This record gives sequence, C-alpha cells and structure tokens, in this order.
Amino acid sequence: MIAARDIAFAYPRGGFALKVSQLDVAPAERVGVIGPSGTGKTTLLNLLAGLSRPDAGTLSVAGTDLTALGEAGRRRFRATHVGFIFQNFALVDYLNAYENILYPYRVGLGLKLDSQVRERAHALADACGIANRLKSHPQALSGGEQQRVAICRALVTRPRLILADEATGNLDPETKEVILDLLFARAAEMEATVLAVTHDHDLLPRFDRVIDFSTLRQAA
Ligand SMILES: Nc1ncnc2c1ncn2[C@@H]1O[C@H](COP(=O)(O)OP(=O)(O)OP(=O)(O)O)[C@@H](O)[C@H]1O
Repeated sequence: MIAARDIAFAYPRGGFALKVSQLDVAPAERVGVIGPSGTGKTTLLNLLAGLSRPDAGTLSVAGTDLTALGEAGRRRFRATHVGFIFQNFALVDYLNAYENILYPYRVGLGLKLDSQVRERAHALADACGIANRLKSHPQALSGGEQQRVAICRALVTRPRLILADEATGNLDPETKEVILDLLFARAAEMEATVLAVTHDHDLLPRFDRVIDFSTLRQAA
C-alpha cells in the first residue's frame, strides 16, 4: 500500500528537513507511529497524503506514484484515496458538523454526493455519538466532538488509506477505545490501511505494528 524509498523533503523556507530511506506498509495493515514532538511525523503524513511532494526519492501509495503527480493530480488522489484526520481537526468554521463531514464532496474532485453517501454520513455520526450535534458549527462543539466530526469526515469517502495525526488525543480513555474500535472496524470493513501517529502508548497493543519514528527518520 505504501512504498517509500530514500525520500527527502525540506520546507521551502528551510529550517526542517526530513529523510526516510525506507517505509513499507502492507494493504489493510494498522500501523502506529510514535516519536518525539517536532521530529517530522506530521510532515511524513503530509507526504503520504499528497499534501506535499518529496524533493527526492520514490513514493508510491495505493499503486500511485505520488512523485509523478502535480498539485491537481495529488489533490484528486487525496480526495479519492485518503482519509486524513488532522491534529487540529481542520474543520470549516462556517459549515455545520454534517456539512463538515460531507466536505470532501463539496470540493468535488471525482466524488459524487448521493443518498448513499448521506446515509453513510449519518451512520458514521451515529456510531461516533454525534448524531445529535450535526446542526452545530465547530465553535459550538467540544474538542472531543470536533474530533469525532473530523473522524467521520475522514471515513465518509471510504478511503483506501486512513492517516491519523493524534486522532484520539482529545478524548477520555474510554472514548479513545471506542473511537479506535470504530476506526479499526470501518477500516477492516473497507480493507483500508491505517497509519496513525499517537503519543498514547496505551493504544499501541491495538496496532499490527508500531514504528518508532526516531529509527525511521535519518539524520538530515
Ligand atoms: N510549514 C512549515 N514550514 C516550515 N517548517 C515547518 C512547517 N511545518 C512544520 N515545520 C517544522 O517541521 C518540524 C517537524 O514538524 P512536524 O509537525 O512534522 O513534527 P511532529 O513530529 O509531527 O511533531 P508533533 O508530535 O509535535 O506533532 C518542526 O520543527 C516544525 O516546526
């Protein structure tokens, strides 16, 4: 599902550079990523999602060579293949929770919004315990509720790859388990791969494999 070789990336204005010589993730594998703050975990997720492009190396995700795609191609790839749960949720302020969940369909890019998708959005919201919050805007939601909206939005397109950046960070221990169960159950149903950055070591036994980012990353 993911094959990265000798990828290098530096932010345009400099300051931080990332090098990863090898990362392989199998289809439907559930991988946890741990590592100290500021070492580039989010930067790597951004590369895997096609939000940014490596400066060097090869990166194939779901059979697509991401280094060969321009920005529009990567945007389309992301919309159709990737569900991304951002660390800061990245919800859209002027849209209510329901509209936020369906946001991937608003930006178009080959996704068609139909009654099946709407039903799926409601089912996900129900499973995540936010069915009664769908008319609320992000600023009226708690951190945990915003997080659940972000999770529903990442799953609603039935992506091949789910990238989660601290997806359970704002939740109490019991809810963390519930949300992870939900994420894994949906991923299994869709045969989706999960790569989740977490600082939560209690959750690590739940993953098929745990990668320590400090060993993955090369000194740049
Ligand atoms: N857009 C950007 N431009 C320049 N530098 C950036 C940018 N985004 C992040 N960085 C820097 O890149 C480094 C790695 O950041 P990143 O967010 O990938 O780390 P992280 O391991 O995910 O951290 P955390 O666990 O705290 O979320 C940091 O030093 C950060 O300041």
